[in-house]
Amino acid sequence: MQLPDDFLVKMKDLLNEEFEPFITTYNDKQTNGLRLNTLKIKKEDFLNLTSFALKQIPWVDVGFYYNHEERPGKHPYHEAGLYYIQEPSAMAVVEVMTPQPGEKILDLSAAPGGKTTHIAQYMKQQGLLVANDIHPSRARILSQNVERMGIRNAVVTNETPERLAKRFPSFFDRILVDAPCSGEGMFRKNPLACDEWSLNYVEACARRQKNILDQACQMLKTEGQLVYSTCTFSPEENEQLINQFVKDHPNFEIERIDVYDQFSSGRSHWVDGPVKGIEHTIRLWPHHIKGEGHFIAVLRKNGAREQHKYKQLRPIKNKNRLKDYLTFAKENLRTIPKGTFILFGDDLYIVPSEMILMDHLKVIRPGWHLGTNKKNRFQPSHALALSLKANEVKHHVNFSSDSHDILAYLKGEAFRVQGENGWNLITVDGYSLGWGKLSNQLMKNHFPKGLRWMS
Ligand SMILES: C[S@@+](CC[C@H](N)C(=O)[O-])C[C@H]1O[C@@H](n2cnc3c(N)ncnc32)[C@H](O)[C@@H]1O
Repeated sequence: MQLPDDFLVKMKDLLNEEFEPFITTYNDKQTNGLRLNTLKIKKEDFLNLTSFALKQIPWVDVGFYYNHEERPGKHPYHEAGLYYIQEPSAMAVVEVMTPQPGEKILDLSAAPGGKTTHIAQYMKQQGLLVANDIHPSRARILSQNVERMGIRNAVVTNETPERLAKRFPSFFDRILVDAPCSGEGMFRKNPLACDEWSLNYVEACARRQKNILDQACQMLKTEGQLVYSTCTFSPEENEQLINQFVKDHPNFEIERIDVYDQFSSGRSHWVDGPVKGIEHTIRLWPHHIKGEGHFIAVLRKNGAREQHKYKQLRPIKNKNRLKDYLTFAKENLRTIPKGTFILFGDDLYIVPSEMILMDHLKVIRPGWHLGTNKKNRFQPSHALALSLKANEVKHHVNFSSDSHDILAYLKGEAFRVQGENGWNLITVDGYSLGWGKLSNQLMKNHFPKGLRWMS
């Protein structure tokens, strides 16, 4: 592959004798990974179920290398959200972060959602996860991935870091800035990134990253954790940026990270006047591990606790507005989901109880979407289907992943089947895929039109 000349000169100068092993990795194929979604399936259950030839990724218990030819992205299990396709090094970030159930966490530059969906697994549906992306179309894809993975406690926004910082001062326990970067670590995976790259682009990315971090740190509670990551090698976007950040914000310190012994230390000799702990940042190098290039820094905010008043959500008070939902839930679900209900137009959501007022923010998904109020009836959402297990509904129809029926369902076809009239959860090998509505043995297909398989 043709790498930019300036990039080669710079990397040779930085890496010296390490340059040869580094550059040789560009002759290898990119690495492919998938991460199991533990919100839906246990590792041992998936390994019993799947026919994919998987190999363990050493730094992620539920992460696996797969063979590209097997195309797991085109399998019904992918539609069922049993896994997320994610580059193996990218999986290290949330392993380092170790989010906890019940926390308030912000993923500030989150699309398409690799790390958001990984954070959600650690949170086990408890607490608040705000997943944001500045680009509208990318924020929509992020929202779809949150839905596919069956996440109940996420709010998806499409905002600038500045506007979020005004709304959420000192609010979050953890913030992830998986920064937009020059992407040098992904040249093997995405050769188009080479065309965009230049020395000036690296400088521009570093300026943007500084701005994002300056906003992010305002939203973090005292004692909170700020994780910064990139998929690029340039010191300007990594050690130098973090070094300057700590100099500018002396209430932040860099924490030591121990996840996997083949990860390398950040390079203190690539910065002027290294701050304490800069060597605790970590680098993932393609000549040391089976994965692409990545950088991770974990920072802790110190100092006195700040007090802020946040405007509270205004949940539905009038139970009459939940009437159709409750009728649906009693008829179709074994336990009725409860929580803080809000209506966005005719769409009913349960919002994580830790969330504050969302007015005047661009919100794509204000919580767990239950469904839509139609005239005197409630239509359950795809998000509800994908977050339910077969034993949580009264009626379900199961097909095996290699059956013709499952393909017909994913293509949007209606089908004949024996069963109970009304809403049925359609499952693949026991895992939810979407809704169907049965009437006189004909199952009307409610798999969303925009997600249907073409052929
Ligand atoms: C490296 S990608 C994030 C990948 C994502 N965290 C994941 O794991 O799937 C960086 C993201 O930053 C977003 N971005 C670009 N400019 C931004 C800005 N000024 N503030 C916040 N996010 C920005 C991009 O839209 C992009 O989706």
